Amino acid sequence: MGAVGAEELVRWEKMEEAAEAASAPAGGGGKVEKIFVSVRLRPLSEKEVAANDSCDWECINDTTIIFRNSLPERSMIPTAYTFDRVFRSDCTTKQVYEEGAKEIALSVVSGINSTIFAYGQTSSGKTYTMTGITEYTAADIYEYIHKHEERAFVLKFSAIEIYNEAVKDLLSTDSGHLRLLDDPEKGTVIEKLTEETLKDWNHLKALISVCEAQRKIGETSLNETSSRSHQILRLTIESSAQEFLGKDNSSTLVASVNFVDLAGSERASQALSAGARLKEGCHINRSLLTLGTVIRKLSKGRNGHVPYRDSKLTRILQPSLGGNARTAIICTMSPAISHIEQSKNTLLFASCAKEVVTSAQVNVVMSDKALVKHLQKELARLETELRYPGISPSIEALLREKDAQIKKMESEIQELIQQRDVAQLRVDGLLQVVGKDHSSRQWESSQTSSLNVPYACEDLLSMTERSDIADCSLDSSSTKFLTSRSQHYLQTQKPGTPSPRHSITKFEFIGLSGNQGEEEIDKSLDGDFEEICKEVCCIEMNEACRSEDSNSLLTEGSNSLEQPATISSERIHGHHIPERQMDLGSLGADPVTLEQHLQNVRKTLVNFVKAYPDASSPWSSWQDPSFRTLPFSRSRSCRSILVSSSPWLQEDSTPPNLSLREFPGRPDGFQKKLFALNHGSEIRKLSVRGSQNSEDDTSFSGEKQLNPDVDPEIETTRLDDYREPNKMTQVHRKKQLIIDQETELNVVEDFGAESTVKDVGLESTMDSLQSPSRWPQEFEKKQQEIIELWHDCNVSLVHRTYFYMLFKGDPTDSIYMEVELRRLSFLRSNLFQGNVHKAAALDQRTTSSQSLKLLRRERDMLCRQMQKSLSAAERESLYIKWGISLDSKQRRLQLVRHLWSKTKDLEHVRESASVISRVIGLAEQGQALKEMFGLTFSPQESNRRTYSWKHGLSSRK
Ligand SMILES: Nc1ncnc2c1ncn2[C@@H]1O[C@H](COP(=O)(O)OP(=O)(O)OP(=O)(O)O)[C@@H](O)[C@H]1O
Repeated sequence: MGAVGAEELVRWEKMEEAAEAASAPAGGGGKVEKIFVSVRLRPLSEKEVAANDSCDWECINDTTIIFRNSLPERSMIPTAYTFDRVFRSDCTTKQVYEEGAKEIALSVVSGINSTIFAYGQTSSGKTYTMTGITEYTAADIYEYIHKHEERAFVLKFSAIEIYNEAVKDLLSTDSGHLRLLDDPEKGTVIEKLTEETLKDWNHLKALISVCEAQRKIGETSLNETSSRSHQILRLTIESSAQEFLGKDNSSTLVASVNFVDLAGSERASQALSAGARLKEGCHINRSLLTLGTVIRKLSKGRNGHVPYRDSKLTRILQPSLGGNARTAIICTMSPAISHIEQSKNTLLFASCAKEVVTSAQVNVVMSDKALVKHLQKELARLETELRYPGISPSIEALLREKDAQIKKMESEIQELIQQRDVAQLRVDGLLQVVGKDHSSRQWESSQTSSLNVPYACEDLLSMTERSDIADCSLDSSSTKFLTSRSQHYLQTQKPGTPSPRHSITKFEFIGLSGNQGEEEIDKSLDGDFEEICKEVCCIEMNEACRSEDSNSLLTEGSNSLEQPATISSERIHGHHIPERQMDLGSLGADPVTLEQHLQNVRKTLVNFVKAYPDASSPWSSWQDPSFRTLPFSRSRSCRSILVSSSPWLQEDSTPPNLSLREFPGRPDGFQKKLFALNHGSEIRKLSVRGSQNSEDDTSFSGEKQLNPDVDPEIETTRLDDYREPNKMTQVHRKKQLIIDQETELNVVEDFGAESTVKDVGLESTMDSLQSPSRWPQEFEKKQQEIIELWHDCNVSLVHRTYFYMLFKGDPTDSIYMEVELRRLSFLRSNLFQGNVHKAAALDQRTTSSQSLKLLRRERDMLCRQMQKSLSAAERESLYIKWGISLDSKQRRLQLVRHLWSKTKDLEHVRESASVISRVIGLAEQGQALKEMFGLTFSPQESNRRTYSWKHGLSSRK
């Protein structure tokens, strides 16, 4: 027995630290290594020497042993055998231990199982070797324990022998045999095996002595004290850090070292065994044969069946044979030539054994809590490995981050697509409404005559207005412009109104446009519109000088006082011909040139109209990428109802609008907006009277019906007329007569309104304006229709609320209600009733299911907002009012689901709108007006992302 060196102890410490760091429970990946195989050659025994046996084996170095046959006939080729270590006959057991077993044996203190075998023929020195190895190991273990007081160790000892294929407990006096059991976790266990907890080294020595005494020993011819059984001494070591003892997070290293002293193989003839010895020898040889088979199979890899269960020896030693243990085999052999065959067999066994691989691992027993924690951690690690095989944790974290970013971007893309689709859907619906108008524009523009040039410009204004009608997102400047135009014309219609300087200015502008070459005129429509807008801006700016101009005009045009007071197209023409001629003259344009200019202007106008449907409509503008990039200056709901159809309504592309926005005295409210809309008729009136060609057939027929005395000649009036004073005077008189009649009959305005309304397909709305007595019934009817359409089309609840709160029956609401009605009808007929082809043609992606999904999402958001907006008491009050049990789950969601669910019940609708307006903080109609329909004229934020959730909701229809 010897002490462990300092160097070894350091290595043990490192091993232990590694074991603790690994903290890997059994079953994890272990250290894979081959069985350490050494050969020990004993000296010739006295008997062998006496028998004059020769020693033909020679250890030529520490790893190779060769057989030199001393017999002449066999001395041809020496056979060499190489192993991990070979020990000459003069080597001490201590040396064998140190170099052939110690490292492996002492792995046990690091929580690693180990096994030391002694294999060899009978009387080769197995017991001699293993007795020493066991003592040295035990001594070193106790030495280690003594040096590691920071850890608490518990040593247990057990011992068995396998005699005649029966397992016997060497620490028990009971002579009964022990059963082998299969444990799913531990493998083969020996039932009722005595396991003594060692008190100290002396205790172990005493127990070992008991085992020696208990072991079956028999005398053979080869060995007086031949071991007739396989003996396995097991020393189990449990160790824990002192500081964690008894704590939840403590862990314990548990491992065993087995000292296996096999019975020696023997030839019956050599051992001269008979009777009991012969029987023992048979069992010994059989079990050793199985061991050899197992080793041989294992040495060839783990393919196929390994017959561990063929013997109790291999069954018990299974973990040590290619399992969770470090294993060393010391093959002992007699140098005597008389045992040459047995010695070769031993070396053959050793050769196979050195190829066997084991996978030893640190065995840690954890406390329950520590185990749970560890398993959770391990589970997470395994899940990650499954998800990202072969990816390091840092890359994994990066991937997660990227995944999150991708999800976020996908969500944003989805939202944008939805917004786009909804907007397109609404535009298309409105297109149905205004399509007729655009068609008529095409026609009338193509028919615009030279004399009608000023009125063609008026037509443009009217078109702008219709765009305005069709688009609540029209900014304030446009509205102001239209309104001011309307007001201006109204003023100029009054008797004694100063000369319409604006018309002249406008005419000058048209003339200037006409000076442009054909190519310039046919340039992009945006350019034309910009020029027009500049002209409009010029008009507006001239407003400031109107009084001054008026004075001068009053003086200059005293003749005007002699003309009929009402400003009509003919009056304008007639009255201002000299002035216009003067203006044109100042441009150096003779009548022929002017005619050419006017033709050019007509082309411009035709081109403009061509930009509208059918071939390329405002819809196409919408689809233009540059158009799509334009920021919406109004709420999304506003877009849902009314969509811009005129390129010059785009703020980004129409600087004049910005100028117009600065114009003083602009209208700043919804009523003024409607005023402009309603009095678009005034603009149209001028257009109609001045440019019959600019009206569609229906309009004309209407005028003709209203004015049966209209001279058809008016329709053929051309600039040439002005070159013929007599004819011009005649025409003028006739037209003036008509104007007078119109004034007297007060039908001009009605007609204008009617024509405008017809253009946008809103005849019925104007009926309501002109027939207030019928409007209340009409309103209720439309309101009911809209409510049901909202329901059918899964329209946003917030949108419904805004709309409901905004339009309460004022006659001016009729236009908006008509637009909403038609839009929803279109939605339902084309997208919600299976018009797949239409939807596909429009690249519409909003389906009924999608709108339902959006509606559900809106309800969820309302739910959340309700939590924020309403106090608990308010919510309770609502639950009671809406018949929702205060004990029920998801009360808020229940409430939101109730909202707007009964389309026929107007009281329900009113209360639904009331609840939602409270939830979203809609204080008054004005706010709804501003936020929902974008009719506020205050500067709008351009950043769409600044919209609150309310705006977002309102867009989801
Ligand atoms: N290396 C050695 N040096 C000196 N004597 C030895 C050596 N090896 C064995 N012996 C002696 O050889 C004899 C047989 O040894 P041992 O009993 O250990 O053999 P064995 O292999 O265990 O035999 P068996 O299988 O029959 O039990 C013993 O008397 C022992 O003292």
